[in-house]
Amino acid sequence: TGHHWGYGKEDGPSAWHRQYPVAKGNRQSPIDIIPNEARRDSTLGPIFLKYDQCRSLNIANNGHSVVVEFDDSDDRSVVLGGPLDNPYRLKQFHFHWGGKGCEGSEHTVAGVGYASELHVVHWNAVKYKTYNDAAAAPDGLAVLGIFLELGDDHRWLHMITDALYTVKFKGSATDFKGFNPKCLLPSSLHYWTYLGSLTTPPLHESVTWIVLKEPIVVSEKQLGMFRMLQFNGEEEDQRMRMENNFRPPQNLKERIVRSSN
Ligand SMILES: COc1ccc(/C(C)=C/C(=O)O)cc1
Ligand SMILES: [Zn+2]
Repeated sequence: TGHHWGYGKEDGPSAWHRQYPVAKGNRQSPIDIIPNEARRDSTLGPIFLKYDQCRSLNIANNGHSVVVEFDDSDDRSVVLGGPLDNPYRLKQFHFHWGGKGCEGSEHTVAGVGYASELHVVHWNAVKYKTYNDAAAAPDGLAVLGIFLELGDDHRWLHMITDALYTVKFKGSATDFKGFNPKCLLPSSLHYWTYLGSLTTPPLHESVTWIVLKEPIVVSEKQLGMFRMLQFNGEEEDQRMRMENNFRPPQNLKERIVRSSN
């Protein structure tokens, strides 16, 4: 129904504000993170990722990215600590990437982008009854951002890329059991944190961002597999390769970025 948002010239990030005026809000994401201007905060403790009991359910193409969803019916897998007042439940993860050889991350560091960015989305089930309620609340979501840089093959990413052919078109989904996202984490959990938003419509200002400083390394071949995905559904005439599905950095406004020790 009606005109949907995308990443093209007419329906891309610069046009989103028409249907989603919060796009010009005071806590929008992503941002450019300037390490020298981040405030080292000794009250910021480490984050803990309790993923050992996580239950992945499926992998899907939602027309904007490829998403792996988890069973969030209990507190089996959560993120806690750091800037968070309580545990947040693991809900899904997805990626953003560029075109061949181009940058595709959403956050940038001192003006420099990475090849891709992984977002691991968690929600505050202590304070909110449902994920949708949490997604619209100022302390509803905690999203872990992990940069992907190009280099050698990532030893475990093939578990995702091997499944991409099954979700080539928008609206496709297949079973995806037994995947634990801890295999996609870098060795250090040092992070920057700030208050921001979803980076896709509805752009709710509901995210406590936790962006890891250390990128993971994936190969151009592996990242290239993501570009086999398509924005369009199987029945649509217009074939559009899924790439450059990232929002550029937004105004920091009156915010500060804090740094873990
Ligand atoms: C309508 O409910 C929504 C909840 C979450 C999201 C996310 C997680 C968006 C994003 O990743 O930027 C979207 C819609
Ligand atoms: Zn994202």
